Amino acid sequence: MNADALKKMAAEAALAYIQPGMVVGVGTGSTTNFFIDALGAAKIHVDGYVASSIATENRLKAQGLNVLDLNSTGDIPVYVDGADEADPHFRLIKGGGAALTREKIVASAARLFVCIADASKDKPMLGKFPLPVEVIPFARSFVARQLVKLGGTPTLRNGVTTDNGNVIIDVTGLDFSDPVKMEAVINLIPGVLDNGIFAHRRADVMLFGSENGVIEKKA
Ligand SMILES: O=C[C@H](O)[C@H](O)[C@H](O)COP(=O)(O)O
Repeated sequence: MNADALKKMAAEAALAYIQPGMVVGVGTGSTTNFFIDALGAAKIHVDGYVASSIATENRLKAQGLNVLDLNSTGDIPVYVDGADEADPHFRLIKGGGAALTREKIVASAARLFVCIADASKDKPMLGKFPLPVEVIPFARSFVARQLVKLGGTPTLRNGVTTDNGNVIIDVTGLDFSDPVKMEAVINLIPGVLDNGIFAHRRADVMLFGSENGVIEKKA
């Protein structure tokens, strides 16, 4: 099976977590797109959806699904989103699609975070995937120098502006032995809006699409 088939398998399995009357948070990316398409076909009578990006909002609307403002929903029962990497403790790297900040907000507002991915994202340790960091443009060079001091090699993601009007710096070479600490340390650099480590708010459920079917893991 190709990666898309595995992503679709994981995305469709997440429908089991969606009940009528819920508000559902929806992530961003190619795996989440399969989830949105499955939602459109399933026609579950939820109260509405909170989108983690403009792209997701547009795709939900194209499926005729009701998009709500996070400011009007309060906490939400469930959030479904993909990941670039997941470790055995359900900590994640996200932001390959530059949506990490809004994703972390919606994930943090959710009581349950269901992460959907193909099994290639299941890693013994985070850190092979370059870590996305969302940075206010004014602070780009300063933040890059601080990331070097932390042991990283920063690269500006060319031609990308986030939904919040910021830039993305991708960082390789960081020490991921303590992702909780690294998430906090990077976020203390002035000019950093957020980074793609999801360790303080990690996933609660992992659904991996694999050649042997969906592998479900619960924290
Ligand atoms: O910013 C993008 C998100 O964090 C995505 O959830 C992540 O990059 C995974 O994307 P995909 O499902 O396309 O592999």
